[in-house]
Amino acid sequence: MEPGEPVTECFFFPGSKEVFMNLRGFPQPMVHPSTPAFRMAATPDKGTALFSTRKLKAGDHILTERPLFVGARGAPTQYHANLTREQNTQHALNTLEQHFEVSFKRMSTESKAAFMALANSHKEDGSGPLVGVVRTNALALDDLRPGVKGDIGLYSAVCKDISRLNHSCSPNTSARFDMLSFSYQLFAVRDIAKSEELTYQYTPINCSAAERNKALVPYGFVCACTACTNASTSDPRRAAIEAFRPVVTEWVYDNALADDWLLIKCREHLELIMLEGMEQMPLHFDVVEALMETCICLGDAQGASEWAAKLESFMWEDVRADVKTLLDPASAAYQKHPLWRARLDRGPYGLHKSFNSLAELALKNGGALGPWGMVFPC
Ligand SMILES: C[S@@+](CC[C@H](N)C(=O)[O-])C[C@H]1O[C@@H](n2cnc3c(N)ncnc32)[C@H](O)[C@@H]1O
Repeated sequence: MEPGEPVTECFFFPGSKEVFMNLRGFPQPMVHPSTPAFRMAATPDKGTALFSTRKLKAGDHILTERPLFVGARGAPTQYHANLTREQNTQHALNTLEQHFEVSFKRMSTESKAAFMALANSHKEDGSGPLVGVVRTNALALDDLRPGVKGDIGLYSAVCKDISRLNHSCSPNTSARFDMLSFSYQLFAVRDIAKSEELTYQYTPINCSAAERNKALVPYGFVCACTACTNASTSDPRRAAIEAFRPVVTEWVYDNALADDWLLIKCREHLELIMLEGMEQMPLHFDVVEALMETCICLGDAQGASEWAAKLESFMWEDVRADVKTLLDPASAAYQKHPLWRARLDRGPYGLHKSFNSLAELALKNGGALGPWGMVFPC
């Protein structure tokens, strides 16, 4: 850690600390954006919020922050058969509060003040003051699971600045946790105007406005974003977005589908995702990746390289190294790509060249072609 870098107080289960401590290269210094791109200010109706201080492009780095606190989402507590469900829940909340108190006591005076200055929408539900702040402000941190199943390794991270982001069902930012520097990096997921409010997604947004607002009840507000106020337009669009998953290999060997079928479907989908402001969804990445791969299947290196460049701007996702090799349309990586010209080179059975000769052989020997070009014995 660099001298003077912020410290995170953690409440971990055994094994979680080793997940990052044993990473090659840990720890790395935090990487900050070249120019700070946010400011904190009060709003008339949503408490404190973050705003952009300059025009941002999709993928621009807004801020880097190490959490004030990371705590397990639940502490192991004994279930008492002689207590009611409510009493057992209260017991679990009290136990968690006691665990969090240990970490809180270790925080610096500044960190304690920043933590306690955060909003708390859980004052009336039996949560203690620390658990209340965590439940209102936490970002999910699920990558510290020490190879176990269940809830162990699911964590909540509370930040001084990122936790000030208000919710939107069409959020314009997304955060990525960098394990090596133990910090969150916040990115713009689409172009953002100067002084526009920066927003984040608290709950799943690929569902109806009614479902989203049910999930937001614990935060103590009713969402008034455009998608919620125009639910009759937005809900069917979000349902259509959810209904489609691009599977390149299904299209590539299916002779019944036109050569441009997947390109058209993905472009329509991309438009819907942008109309709904759902750019931070992993599906957005999947659709752009499918567009890149569709171009590769069609032998269009120029088109593929343009989609590869778009994928590169998805800073909030883990962009695979092979995408970088596809940025140059003249790159040799194209000819070596397993999908290169796959759609053009498929034969009469909807299979790739090499498999077509196998199919011929199988048919000659009395086999039949199954629905996806697999050869099944009769
Ligand atoms: C994580 S905090 C966000 C920062 C908070 N506004 C503050 O003043 O510190 C979550 C709380 O902010 C408020 N909030 C967040 N998004 C909101 C929204 N879209 N509309 C109204 N209130 C919102 C709610 O009170 C919620 O419990």
